[in-house]
Amino acid sequence: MAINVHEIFSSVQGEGLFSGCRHLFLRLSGCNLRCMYCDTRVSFYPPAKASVSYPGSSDPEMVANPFTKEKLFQILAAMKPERHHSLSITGGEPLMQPMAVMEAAEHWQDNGGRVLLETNGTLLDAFRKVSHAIDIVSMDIKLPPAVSATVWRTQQEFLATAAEACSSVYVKMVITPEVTLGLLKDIANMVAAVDCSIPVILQPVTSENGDIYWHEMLDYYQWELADMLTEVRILPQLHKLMGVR
Ligand SMILES: Nc1nc2[nH]cc(C(=O)O)c2c(=O)[nH]1
Ligand code: SF4
Ligand SMILES: [Mg+2]
Repeated sequence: MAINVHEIFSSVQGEGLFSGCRHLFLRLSGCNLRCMYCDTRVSFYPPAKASVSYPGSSDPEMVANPFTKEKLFQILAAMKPERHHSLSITGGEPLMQPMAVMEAAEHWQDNGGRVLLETNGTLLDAFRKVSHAIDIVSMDIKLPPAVSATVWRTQQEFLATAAEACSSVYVKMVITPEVTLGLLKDIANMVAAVDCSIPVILQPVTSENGDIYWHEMLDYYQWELADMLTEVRILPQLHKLMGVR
């Protein structure tokens, strides 16, 4: 089986409910969307060689794509699952390569680790193939024009499937200047129809140099959404503030 990897590195989780925990990031290549604010466009296509950074070593190992399953397993085993809160499988959109997600996740769990999937929640059939090996789902809800409103129906079903199959599920939304209260309420209603206790994280878009876009209405949006959802958090991207990967 061919696995296209963009990079593997250990860092502080900078997004979502587990911000601040040490995660091993497995960034797979490929994405089915093209969001305007995407900060990982480089992961759309596989590089000839992926960089693999071992904690404590300043020199990344450059590994040719595609990876074999055996090579990936060898790297994961060397990364010390016991020292990480989770393996974060990200992208791009990791579910573009469901078999790669499944192999990595099962292997990490067999070694005693937890697995977090960062996903845009649009590839439901692929998710069904791997959900048994995922502990935590972090689902991004994209706004039009990145996705049309019909995609939200798929995302709602995705969320319901994840809530049933996985021990923890949360939703993230990147807050750009275009975001309105009407749009956020539509999304809050969509999430609440699955389960109003699913945490929703409003993530102000943060530039690589750590500049945070503080939407002037963000505080009010959180107040309003509390009418529909029990847990709405505002969290900027911690890794960018810290200046780490
Ligand atoms: N530190 C750190 N945390 C992250 N959480 C989600 C990330 C992503 O790119 O999906 C990411 C990332 O790229 N770096
Ligand atoms: S889904 Fe994620 S990786 Fe894909 S284009 Fe959107 S932000 Fe970028
Ligand atoms: Mg990122």
